[in-house]
Amino acid sequence: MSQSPQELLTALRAAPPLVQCITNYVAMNIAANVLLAAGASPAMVSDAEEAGEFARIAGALTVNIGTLSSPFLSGMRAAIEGAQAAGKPWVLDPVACQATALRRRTAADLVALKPTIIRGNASEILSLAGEASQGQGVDGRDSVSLAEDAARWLAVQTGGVVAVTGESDFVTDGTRAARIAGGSPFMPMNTALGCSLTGLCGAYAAVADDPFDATLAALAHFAVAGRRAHEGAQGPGSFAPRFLDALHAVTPEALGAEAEIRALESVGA
Ligand SMILES: Nc1ncnc2c1ncn2[C@@H]1O[C@H](COP(=O)(O)OP(=O)(O)OP(=O)(O)O)[C@@H](O)[C@H]1O
Ligand SMILES: Cc1ncsc1CCO
Ligand SMILES: [Mg+2]
Repeated sequence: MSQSPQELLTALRAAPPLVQCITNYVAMNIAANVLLAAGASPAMVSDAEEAGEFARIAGALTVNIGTLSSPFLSGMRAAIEGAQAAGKPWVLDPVACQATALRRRTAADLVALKPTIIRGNASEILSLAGEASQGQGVDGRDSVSLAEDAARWLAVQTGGVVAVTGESDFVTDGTRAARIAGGSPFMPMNTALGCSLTGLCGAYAAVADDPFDATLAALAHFAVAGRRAHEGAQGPGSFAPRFLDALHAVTPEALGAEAEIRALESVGA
């Protein structure tokens, strides 16, 4: 039985999950505030000496290569090992993985560890699947529709869920797929909202039975809050506080009513 975004937000707010976020320096504060506003409990714990131990007690782990360095990478590996040993879900955000040899290699190594969920922009997902990418650094420059086949392929390779975000979002586990509409054009003008969404995917994965349902709920929560925050915003600056307020104000019932999720035909069903 699948769990709806409404049910999952109810569960999240009833028992805020502890989410270990190994994320970049740009995202640390923003992502923590996004998770708190949505109803989760973030902790930015990344050093290899404690990251594996922490992953065992957290509800989920998220790993983001935005400001990649050797210490970060050691922490990621320790944390992933801890999460897997404890049977906890983990989410990969392959920031700018098309940009340099180090990022391509690191992202491929992390994908080989079979993340429960991968969340990236279209340029990143295309690159992970070995296809040409127009990404410019951390910014996506490809359309989500162009990356849908790459996402399906990647989901089959990993046995996990892949989410491609942009003007409208796409989620697949290789069999099921859905598109999520909403959000705001001010979102890509606010740095690290994608990184924050990766954290929220972890929060929902911690409370959900199925990571596909968790990903849909996280993306729908962002899409609904983004659309609400857009009303009355004058630009990216005034959008930002409205977005945090909206993440907090959205009730499970409103999420159920306002989410625009369109299920696509299952492949091979
Ligand atoms: N043009 C747009 N219109 C509406 N929503 C958008 C648009 N672009 C992005 N979003 C939303 O913004 C959020 C972040 O997605 P995005 O694809 O920008 O992540 P990203 O490129 O990884 O960001 P970052 O690396 O800066 O964290 C998602 O919820 C997505 O749906
Ligand atoms: C701007 C930026 N640079 C490295 S990570 C990051 C945050 C958005 O991905
Ligand atoms: Mg990103």
